[in-house]
Formats: sequence, structure tokens, C-alpha cells
Amino acid sequence: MASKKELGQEEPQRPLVGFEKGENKENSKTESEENSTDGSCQNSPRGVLEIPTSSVHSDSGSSNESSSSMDRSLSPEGTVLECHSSQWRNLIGGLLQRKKRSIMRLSTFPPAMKASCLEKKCLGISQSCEEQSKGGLVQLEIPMRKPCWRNFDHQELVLATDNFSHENLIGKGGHAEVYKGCFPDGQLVAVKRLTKKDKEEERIGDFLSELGIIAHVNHPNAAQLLGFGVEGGLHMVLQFSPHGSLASVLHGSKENLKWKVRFEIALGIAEGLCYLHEGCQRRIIHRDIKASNILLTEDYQPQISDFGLAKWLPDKWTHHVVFPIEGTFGYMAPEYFMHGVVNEKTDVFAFGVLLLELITGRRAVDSSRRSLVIWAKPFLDAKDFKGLIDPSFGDDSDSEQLKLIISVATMCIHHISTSRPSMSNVVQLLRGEVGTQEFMGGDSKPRSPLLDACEFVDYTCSRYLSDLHRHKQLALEQ
Ligand SMILES: Nc1ncnc2c1ncn2[C@@H]1O[C@H](COP(=O)(O)OP(=O)(O)OP(=O)(O)O)[C@@H](O)[C@H]1O
Repeated sequence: MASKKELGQEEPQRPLVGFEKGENKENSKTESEENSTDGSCQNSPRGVLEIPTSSVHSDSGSSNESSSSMDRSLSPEGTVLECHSSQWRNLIGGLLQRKKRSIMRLSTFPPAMKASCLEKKCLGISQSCEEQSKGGLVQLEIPMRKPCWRNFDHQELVLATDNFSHENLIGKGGHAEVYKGCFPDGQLVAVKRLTKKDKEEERIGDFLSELGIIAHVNHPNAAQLLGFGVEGGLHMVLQFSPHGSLASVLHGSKENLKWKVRFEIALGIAEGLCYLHEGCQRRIIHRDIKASNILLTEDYQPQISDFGLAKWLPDKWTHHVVFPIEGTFGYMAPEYFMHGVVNEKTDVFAFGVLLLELITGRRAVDSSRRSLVIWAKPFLDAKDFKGLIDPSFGDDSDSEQLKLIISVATMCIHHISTSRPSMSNVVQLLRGEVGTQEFMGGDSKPRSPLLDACEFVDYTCSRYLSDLHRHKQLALEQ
């Protein structure tokens, strides 16, 4: 994974390049997989999820038309894809034709979503999810958007972005360039053009995987996909976020984000993550939660974006082991950078680092390559909140909310993953539905021997900090 840089600002935190390069991007074998008796849990947690599309782009490229029947397409490998759009089927078919081997990397897709769920989504019916969690129920009232996609032809994207001009380049990551675009009807969009030059099958696999996940996700706190384009390169067309990323607002602009806005942003990200982990059809682990992957809408609503590393996990799996380890230094949980262990708690840790960024105004890794977690730990341990908070707050902050968010951040960056709260716990805590005293930490979910091995009680905080130092050297000095 190459280094990611937002334009117009220095981005010292570098995504970690895999320690070793290998053909297989990940090791999907887990104890839970081995023990699983349920066939539905044998799928690899990488694949294109079901696409709840409800309309297709007409050939003329000017209008959307409703699709009444659901297409059910079967890939040559026996993979079932359910979608409403023959355009989607054609996209997959076309891409897979281009490079048949890429199918191997997408060899298993999750079982098809129930038609009733798809219909509900496509009708735009509000979904109410009751999440059973430790300490109570979290009511997630999710106003569902009616997903509506288009397959854009290259000329439309060229026109919208002024031929992908430098002036319209708004972001650059390891895998993509993002351009601001404007369609003839005045709609502003962000066109993400994949730039990764590696093996074509891998690129197509990554593109389909990200597209499948982002299309599956339907929540106000997640980036909204408008469509895709496959001519002249692989493109995703997303709703434009006028304030750019949280990183650019927090660290790259002169404008100070008021405390109230920061708190709302924290709550919005927590709700978005809670939805990904517990509220949507599939259990999705984002794996790259960081300030530059949080986009801000006109009214500063946070939207989780960049699902390039996201994984879905079958319900019965306690975790997943990935190799090589990809992500961004400064946000990685110890069990992930030490052992490649991925589950919801990896995202919870990264969310804790994001909270620290909001509280302190500091980057996850500063210009002298010091990790924010390492910097903040002594202040958190000594409960020295004055030394911790962004000096620009002045009297603007709410001290109760600050205390609350500092406590939540402390819980989220706990070095033992099972001692971190779940995202539904976090939402409850931030909403004030449960007190931090009531929340004792930890969870009662079944544990795997591997997780236990990573989390011996003698894995102390100081050992974790020295591991973090060692990891920093490996990550930043190669
Ligand atoms: N919808 C959008 N509206 C406005 N700006 C956006 C939008 N999408 C992306 N950007 C900008 O482009 C940057 C890079 O986007 P993104 O993280 O999706 O690229 P990437 O290449 O996939 O990154 P990575 O290297 O993490 O895989 C973002 O940090 C943000 O500044």
C-alpha cells in the first residue's frame, strides 16, 4: 500500500506496507472457521456483497429507469449474485471476462440477501434495528435511502471533471485519485479513479470488493455511492463532500472546529461504525478508520468512506487473520499489527485514536513520527485533562462532554481488545444512555484460543507501548 496524501497538506502518518509481499493477500483460516459446522460461515470474508440497486442507467445515459424484476446471476464458479440491475451483472461479467483469474480472488460471495430485505431497502423503508448489546439495547433508527445507481460512460466523467484536470484533483490515496466533478444538472460529485498499477486481476478484485461493500452499505454516516464507470479505467462516483475529509478540516485548515461540532462528529462516526458492525445485513469491519477516511457533508455530518480494506465477517467467526498487514500506522490495534487479527475491536481501537484527534487537535502520528496514543497515555493515566485538550477550545468546550469522550477514548484504545467496548456500547455511552461507571468494559462473546494468546493478562500496557515503538520503527523506517 503506497503512501496516502491529501492534497494541500502534509500527511506524516504513512499507511503500513505489508511486512512481506505474498501472492495471497490474506490468511482467512481462523479457529472459528475450522470449527464451524454451518456452511454459510465457510465463505471467505472478502467478496462482493449483494447490491441493493433499484434502478439502472438507460443506454442514452440521461435517465434512470426502474427495474421491476430481480436478476439472479451465477458466476462461472457458482457464485450467486443477487441484484436488480442487469448493468451490475454486465459490469461483473465484463470485468471477469477481462481477467478470468480475478474470479479466483473473488471466489466466494456471501449467501444471497433475502429478497424481502432487498425490497425493503429499495422501497426506502426505514429500518429499525434493535441491537442487543452488553448493558442494554441500542435503537438504531436508520432512515434508508433509496439506492439508485448509474453506470457512467467515460465521456460523462471526462466532461464532469474537465478531463480529470489537475484543478479538480481533490484527494490522492495509495490506490486512487479523487476528482471533483459537476454534471450538467449541477450535481456535484467525487469521481474516484483507481490508479493502482499492479496486477490487473488484483486491481479488479479490489475494485469489485470495495464497490460491493460501499453499495451494500446504506446509512447517513457512510459515503454514498452514485454509480461507477469501467471505461478508460475503473471509477467510482460518489456524493461530493464539500468540506473534504475530517483530516483536512482538523489539521489542514485555519478554521477551528467548535467543540459541539466535534462531539457531533464523534457520535456520527460511532453510529456509522455501529451500523457497519451490527446494523447492516453483513458484519463489516472497515479496517482503515482514520481522519482522512471520514468525509464531512455540508452540515458537518461525518461519513465513513474508503472501503478499500473493508472485510465482511461471517457471524460465527470470532475474528479473521489477515496477511500482509495493511492499514495506517497510528490507528492500528496491537493485536492487528502483532498478529494480523481483525474483528470489530480493531475498528474500535482506531475510533479511539480518532477521538483523541478530536480532543487534542493532534494528528495520529505527529511530524516527529510520534504516535498520538503514546503521547496521550501519560495524560490519560494521570487524568490530566488540561494537558490533553486542544488549546484552541478556550471556554468553548462542555467539560462534562469532554470528560465523557476522554473516558470513551481511553476504553477504546485499551491494549486488550476484549476490554474495549463494542461500538453499540460506545453509542450508548456517548448518548448518555449508560454511564461510564455502569460500563465495566470487556465483553462476554466467545473467545478463540488465538485471541486469548494475544491477550494474556501479562500483556501489559508498557509491553504494548514498547511493541508500538518497535512496530513504528518497522513501519516508518523501511
Ligand atoms: N466523496 C468525496 N468528497 C470529497 N472529497 C473526497 C471524497 N472522496 C474522497 N475524497 C478525498 O480524497 C481523499 C482520498 O480518497 P480515498 O481515501 O477514498 O482514496 P484511496 O486511494 O482509496 O485511499 P487509500 O490509500 O486509503 O486506499 C480523501 O481523503 C478525501 O480528501
